[in-house]
Parts: sequence; structure tokens; C-alpha cells
Amino acid sequence: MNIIKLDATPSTNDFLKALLTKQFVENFTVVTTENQTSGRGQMGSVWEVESGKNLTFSVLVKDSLLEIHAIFHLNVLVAVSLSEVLEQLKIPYVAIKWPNDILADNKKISGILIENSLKSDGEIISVVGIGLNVNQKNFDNLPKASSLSVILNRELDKDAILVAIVERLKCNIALLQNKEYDLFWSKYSQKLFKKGVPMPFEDNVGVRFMGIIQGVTANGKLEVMLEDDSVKTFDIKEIQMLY
Ligand SMILES: Nc1ncnc2c1ncn2[C@@H]1O[C@H](COP(=O)(O)OP(=O)(O)OP(=O)(O)O)[C@@H](O)[C@H]1O
Ligand SMILES: O=C(O)CCCC[C@@H]1SC[C@@H]2NC(=O)N[C@@H]21
Repeated sequence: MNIIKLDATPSTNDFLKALLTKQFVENFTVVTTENQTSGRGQMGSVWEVESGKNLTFSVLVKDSLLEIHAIFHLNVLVAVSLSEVLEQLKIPYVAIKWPNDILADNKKISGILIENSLKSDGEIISVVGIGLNVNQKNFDNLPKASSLSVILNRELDKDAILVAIVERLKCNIALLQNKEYDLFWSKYSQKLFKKGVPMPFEDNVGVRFMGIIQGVTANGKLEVMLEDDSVKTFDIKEIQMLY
């Protein structure tokens, strides 16, 4: 496995994207750091971790997606791969919070940030960034966060978990290339946080409403049944779950 280990860097996603502009980078190259100083989340949020305790890494995935309109397949596959590794580690109550947060026991333990670019020859290059809280114990600034070590009450070997995740990703991407989409979608759907449960939401103009998550569309929108029984789809900018 080609792993680039950095003592510190602002963001492993940014490091890998910059490397791609300078040289050939092998598929599944991993960039990992002990101290990510400006970690980015989705929609401009910040990914904050204590230095030296967690996994913050990015994996290069070349052309995993067969068609540009099927871009959400990779999100599904990465979230499912992470949840499979966590289940092997005996983490209880693993759930996927749409679009791609991983929760354990209702707390966020991992976030995924996938950044895609389309080359002139049609090849899609994806930088798959993963933050996984491993041995951090204190989340005073993040009341909805937790880590593997808080949950299991022991220290874990970060490097072994990193290798397990990348191996699982490789293996699952090979299945995706055989068009085994349904396998991952059904696992994603089974693990979808709050599916089928009435819960409050807020839209992008601050209006609150009750709804029931039905599933996720092929292009990654959340399907919610409203109180009048109609089903509406929302993209990430349009809805927030209040849980
Ligand atoms: N190390 C971390 N562990 C868990 N959560 C974190 C960590 N660092 C940042 N976060 C949270 O993740 C959020 C970014 O994730 P995302 O963009 O998916 O937001 P969200 O899921 O809508 O927010 P929330 O997690 O508050 O429900 C940040 O706003 C912050 O609350
Ligand atoms: O929850 C989210 O919104 C996604 C968080 C993604 C964090 C990871 S850590 C490694 C990679 N580098 C970044 O700057 N972000 C991702």
C-alpha cells in the first residue's frame, strides 16, 4: 500500500489534490497525518481533532464511477466500507447519517469528504477524505461527537484500522466496477440513521417541520415523507435534521 505519512498538514485532501497537479499518483495512494491543522468538512464546516490521536487521511480513487451522473455511488460505497470495518471492530449501533457521517450510539465518530474532478479525457478522479475519531477521549467542544476508544473503553491501533479501511475500500470498489450497486445501496439503506422514524427537520429558510426519512435517491437526495403523506426530496443544502 502506498502511504504518504505527514507529521502535519493543513488538510490531507488539499495535500493530495496539490500532489495530483505536480506528478503521477498511483490509484489508492493514501495521505495521512498525525496533525491536520485546517481539516475541512462538508459545506465549509471544520473538522477538528486532537493531534496524534485520530485518523485523518485521504485516498485517491481513480475512475471508480462508471458515469458522472452516478457520482453518489462512491459516497455510498465509502460509508458502507467504513461501517463494515467498524462492525468488525465490534462497535455497536453503527449508523450512516445522510449523506455520509458515521454515527455510533447516536454520536458522530467519522465524517467523509469526497472531492471529485473530471479530467479532459472523461476520467473522474476522486479524493476520498476520511476523519475517524480513534483514541481521542475529550470532546468538550463537540457534544455530538465520540470516538472508538470512548465507545470500547480501550486504546486502538490506528495504523491497523487505516490499513483495514483502505483494503475494504479497494475490495468494495472492485465490486462496484462489476456494477454491484444494489449490494451497497441496500447496506446503506439498512444502516440509514432515523429511517422510518418521525423526526423534526429544518429547511434552508429556518422553517421547522416533521417528516419521516424514506431513503436516498440515486443522485444522493434525501427522501422525506411529510405530514400530508407526500414525499419530497432534499439536497444537502436544503435540509437539516434536528436530532
Ligand atoms: N472530530 C469530529 N468528530 C465529530 N464531529 C465533528 C468533528 N469535527 C467536527 N465535527 C462536526 O461535524 C460537522 C461537519 O459535519 P457535517 O457538515 O456533516 O454537519 P452536520 O452533520 O450537519 O452537523 P452535525 O454533525 O452538527 O449534525 C461540524 O460542524 C462539527 O459539528
Ligand atoms: O463530516 C464532514 O463534514 C466531513 C469531514 C471530513 C474530514 C476529513 S479528515 C481527512 C480529510 N481532510 C480534510 O480536510 N477533510 C477530510
